[in-house]
Amino acid sequence: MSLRGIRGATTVSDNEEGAILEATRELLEVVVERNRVCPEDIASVFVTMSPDLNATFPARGIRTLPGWKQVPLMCATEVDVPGALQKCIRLLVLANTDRDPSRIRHVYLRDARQLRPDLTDQ
Ligand SMILES: C=C(O[C@@H]1C=C(C(=O)O)C=C[C@H]1O)C(=O)O
Repeated sequence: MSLRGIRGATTVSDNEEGAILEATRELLEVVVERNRVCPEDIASVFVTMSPDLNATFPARGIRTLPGWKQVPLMCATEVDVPGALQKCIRLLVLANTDRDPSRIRHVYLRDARQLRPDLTDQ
């Protein structure tokens, strides 16, 4: 087992609590499913939101998922680069896995697919 980073990103249409929580949960669920990891394998999850999102802490969306209460979470505001993708939620999941780095599946959903076209639908 090695500790590997798995990236994810997605977008929401509004700075609204329910939308942020739902999109964060969906993104994490896809990361977990595509990489076949479970909460016990996860060392920590770091979440950022673009500066135009502040209606809630996205970590709350993760903590309410079954099995995720003990996983250390941290949220922060993404770097406010002019012209960067708006209303974007990003994840960095640190997971213990036997997967080779070349088989780690990073997940870019919705409008965030444009961030890394090289990693989309891999
Ligand atoms: C391009 C992205 O956004 C930003 C740039 C990153 C990068 O250059 O690797 C990583 C995270 C973000 O700070 C992304 O989320 O992939």
